[in-house]
Amino acid sequence: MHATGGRLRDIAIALLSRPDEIMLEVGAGGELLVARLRAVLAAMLLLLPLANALGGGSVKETMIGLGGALFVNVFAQLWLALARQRRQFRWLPFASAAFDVSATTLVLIALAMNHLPAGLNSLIVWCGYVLAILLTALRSDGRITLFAGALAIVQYGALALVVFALASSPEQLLSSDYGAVTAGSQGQRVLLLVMITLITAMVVYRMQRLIEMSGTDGLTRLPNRTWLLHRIPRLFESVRQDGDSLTLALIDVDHFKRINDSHGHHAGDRALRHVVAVLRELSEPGEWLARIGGQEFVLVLRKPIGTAWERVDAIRRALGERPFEAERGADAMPLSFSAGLAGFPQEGADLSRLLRRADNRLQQAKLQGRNRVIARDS
Ligand SMILES: Nc1nc2c(ncn2[C@@H]2O[C@H](COP(=O)(O)OP(=O)(O)OP(=O)(O)O)[C@@H](O)[C@H]2O)c(=O)[nH]1
Repeated sequence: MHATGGRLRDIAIALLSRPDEIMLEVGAGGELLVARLRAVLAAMLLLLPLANALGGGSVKETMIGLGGALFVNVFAQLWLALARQRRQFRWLPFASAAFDVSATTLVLIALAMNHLPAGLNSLIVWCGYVLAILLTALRSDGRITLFAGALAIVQYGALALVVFALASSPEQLLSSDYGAVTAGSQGQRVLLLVMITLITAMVVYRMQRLIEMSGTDGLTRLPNRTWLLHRIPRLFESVRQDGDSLTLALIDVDHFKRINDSHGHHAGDRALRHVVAVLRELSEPGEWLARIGGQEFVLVLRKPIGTAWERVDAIRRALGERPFEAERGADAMPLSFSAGLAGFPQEGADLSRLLRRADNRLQQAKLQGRNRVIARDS
């Protein structure tokens, strides 16, 4: 019971927190997808007043329908244009989700003004809330789902209270087309909105965990290459804006195959974890460490290449002083790594160029006898 409470609290915290960079990137793609879908659906709405006119509907109804459809189309194009500016506006997913929910409420209000029971019992229009909440799952941000759900519940609850207050007699809440509006059925609808919000929030939570897993290396729990690929462009941008320098160190454990060959793969795995523990312990806050291949790691330091060389070389020496015990009782074996460094922006303006430069220097370090850090071409 206690464990379940703790788990639920963790889920709530995860859903209410600002997602990390990768999740925000994925969410921005979802926002664009929702905006495109909204634009298509809005264009289809224009057909409804046409169908109404062809079906013999009144001119007034057709004009109201046309006005509503044009209004929705203008906003749908606006949200689409903003969503194309990927992550320029932090408020965009909240604003567009609020629009989707409020557009549903506005249509229900328009229906209620014409015929009170229609405002609360139109199932088709009420489903607009369900769609608005479900679509927030594509934004991969629990805060947006909870916000949209809460907004739908508040707006629909307020509309129901106003309709009940306006009905001077129970007969006014009876309709041959829409059935009877009762407090019980309205309570059920609010409860359904709560349930749909919670289910959508759980979908977002699971998606976030899957995205997180896809960016994490299973053996060392370090971020992996995918994570680095997604995160580093923003770091480059901020370094460029601040006029700073950054150094990428490509680190490769020396003679790693020998550990596997002489002590087995399992000992090799533990050796990797040992190296990572040392790297983690000695890296400073703000430095990024990722595992990008078998025994290859990237350390990103927000420092010029000279200072970065001193730091990486100090880590290399520290690793040499902490030998690894391959088997219980066996002699501890020294581990070492070689590293090649490359500086941003001088030596490469993107990750692949920096990695190529750092890899050339890493190969030089290997050729020169390993257990060394190289920051310049010889
Ligand atoms: N145990 C274990 N071994 C791995 C893992 N990933 C890669 N390897 C092994 O690491 C070894 C790397 O060998 P090589 O590329 O020849 O490199 P090396 O022996 O470190 O030699 P140098 O890099 O030249 O110093 C291979 O035997 C891979 O099978 C892993 O996750 N666990």
